[in-house]
Amino acid sequence: MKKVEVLSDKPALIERALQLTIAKMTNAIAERGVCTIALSGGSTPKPLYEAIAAQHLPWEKIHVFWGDERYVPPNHPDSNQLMARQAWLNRVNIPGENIHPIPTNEADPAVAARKYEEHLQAFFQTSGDEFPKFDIILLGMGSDGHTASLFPHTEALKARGLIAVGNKQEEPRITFTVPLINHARCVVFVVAGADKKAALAQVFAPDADDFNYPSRLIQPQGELWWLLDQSAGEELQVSTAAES
Ligand SMILES: O=C1O[C@H](COP(=O)(O)O)[C@@H](O)[C@H](O)[C@H]1O
Repeated sequence: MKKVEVLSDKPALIERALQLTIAKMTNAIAERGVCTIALSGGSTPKPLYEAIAAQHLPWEKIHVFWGDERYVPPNHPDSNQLMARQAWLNRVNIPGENIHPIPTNEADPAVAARKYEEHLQAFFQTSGDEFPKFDIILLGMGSDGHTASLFPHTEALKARGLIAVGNKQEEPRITFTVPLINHARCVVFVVAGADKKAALAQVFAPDADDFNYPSRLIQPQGELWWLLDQSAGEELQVSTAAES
C-alpha cells in the first residue's frame, strides 16, 4: 500500500506526520502492547519530534531506535541521536532502556554496525535470515534522493544484512539496510522543501535508476506513506485526501 499526500506547507506537513505517527503508535500498542519506532535525522523531523514530546503517550511502551546515524559522538551537533533527545526524548518520561541509539564509539564503524545489528536481533528475538519488523520507520529524503544513510551508488545499497556502513563521500555513517526498512509494518517519508522536487520526480518516475535515487528502493511489505509539503510535491499528481 503506497499513499502520497501533499500538504499545503511545512506546518501542515508536520501536523499530518504527527497525526499519522500517533495513530500508528497507538495501534501498535493496542495490538502488540509495545511500539517500535525508528527515527530519521536531518533537519526536517525536528518539529515533528517536538510535537510528539507534547503528547500524552504511554512512554514505557515505546521503544525508540534510529534508522541512521552520523559517525560522531552522541553530544556532537551533527548527531541524529542528540537532535532527537533534545527535541523529544529528554522532554518526556521515557525509560532509558527504551532508547536504543546507534553506537559510534568503536574505532571501526563496521564493528559499531555489527553491534547494532546484534542489539536489534536480541531485542526483536530474531536470528539468521529473519528480519525485525518495526512498527514505524520514519524516513527523510535528501536532495540527491538518498534516504537514511543510503547514498547513490554506494555499497550500502546492496547490503543484505540489517545494518550497514553508509558513506557520504568520505564520511562514514551507520544505516538501516534496504531489506530491514522493507520489512517494516509502516514506513513514513516526511519530505519538505523545493530542493527535493527534482529528486522526487525521479523517485516517482516509472523507469529511473534505483541506484541513482536510493529512495526508490524503499518498497515495504507494510504501508508506505509519502508526506510532502507543497514546495517539494507540487509537481506530483497525487490525491490530498487524509486517512490513517
Ligand atoms: O543526512 C540525512 O539526511 C536525510 C534528509 O535530511 P533533511 O535535512 O533533508 O531532512 C535524513 O533523512 C537522514 O536521516 C540524515 O542522516
